[in-house]
Amino acid sequence: MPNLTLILLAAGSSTRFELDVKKQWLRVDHKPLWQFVADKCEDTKQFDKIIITSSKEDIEFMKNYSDFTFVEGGSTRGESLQNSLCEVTTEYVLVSDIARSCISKEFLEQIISHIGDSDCIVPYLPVNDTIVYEDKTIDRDKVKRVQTPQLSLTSALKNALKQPQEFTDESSAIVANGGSREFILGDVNAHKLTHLQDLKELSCLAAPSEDTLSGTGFDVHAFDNKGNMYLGGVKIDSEYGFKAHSDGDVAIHALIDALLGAAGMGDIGMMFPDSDEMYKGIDSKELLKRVVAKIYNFGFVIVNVDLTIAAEKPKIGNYKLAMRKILSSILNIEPSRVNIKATTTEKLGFIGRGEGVGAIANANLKYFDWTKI
Ligand SMILES: Nc1ccn([C@@H]2O[C@H](COP(=O)(O)O)[C@@H](O)[C@H]2O)c(=O)n1
Ligand SMILES: C[C@@]1(CO)OP(=O)(O)OP(=O)(O)OC[C@H]1O
Repeated sequence: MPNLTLILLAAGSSTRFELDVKKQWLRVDHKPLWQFVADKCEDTKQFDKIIITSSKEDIEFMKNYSDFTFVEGGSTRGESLQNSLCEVTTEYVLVSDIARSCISKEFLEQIISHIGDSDCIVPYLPVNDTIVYEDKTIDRDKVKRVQTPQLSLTSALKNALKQPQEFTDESSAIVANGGSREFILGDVNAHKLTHLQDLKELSCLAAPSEDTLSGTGFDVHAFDNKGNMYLGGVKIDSEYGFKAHSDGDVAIHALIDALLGAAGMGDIGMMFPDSDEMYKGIDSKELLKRVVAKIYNFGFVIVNVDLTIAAEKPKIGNYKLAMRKILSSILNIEPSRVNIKATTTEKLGFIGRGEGVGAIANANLKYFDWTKI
């Protein structure tokens, strides 16, 4: 096996992808796209190490899926690459973009077979269209559409990236720094997923699983004889509030845990520690908005939620419709998909003694189905 590390760049913010979901979180059956690509590369057994470069927020979630080496990316592709190269100790490094999701094992092996032939091995595709550059038609036989993965001598690439200018691929940096480059014929399946319509070019991707993912949340808060009471995102007419770090909306907290549970994203305290001054007195609707944004970014859609509030007081019957409206608006689903229930505990336990309120929630998610765009 060659002395080789793979870097998969996945720190992009998908700005050109025009959807709530980040493209690296589109599902292929059950797998996020980044894991589908990384697992395929791992199966070639060609790499001493596989490094995935992503945003800090994504990495925390990615670690739930696999134990690849994750490196926090930078604000540009070049910065992300430099951050990753700090973890590379092998003589050679293969750099690819997660967005080139249909690269085949054979293509990877073909590139690797040229290891050592030059400072950088660069796949390219010829051009079949007429090329006009600054209003002048140029010789298209001299034009190359450069692809990744590119195989570099690690030392040559590290030195090349010390140059001040930004490069869009490794070989351009290496050649600008006096290094050598060998072009080899590329592969149409190395097409890069940039815009929505590119999905049609990526025939290797299976549709997302149609499974429903379910989660449950539970929370309790004691009454506090000061402050306002909020439940289900609605201000309740009451002479007391809840003992809490935030506004104490126990119903929303249970709902957040149900959503995070369904998505496999941990729990509310992991996202919003009650030791963090940033969340002191915070409106729990704001916490819910942040969770919903993550849910959609990570490739889920919300099917429905069901909430039960257990309380001797206050009676919430008159607030249910308002709760349903505000929560459905934040969740971005129809009000009919948000069910609110209430119950007493027949004077039993702490709830029955009027010491506080409990809430339990269920949430159902599905994967965003990109095949139906
Ligand atoms: N044994 C526990 C209990 C709680 N946590 C974390 O704290 C967060 C807040 O818990 P509350 O009981 O105040 O709702 C919770 O979301 C957990 O993240 C814990 O780690 N261990
Ligand atoms: C909501 C958060 C915000 O810090 O704090 P609390 O308002 O105390 O609510 P709790 O459910 O006890 O803990 C979850 C925390 O995330």
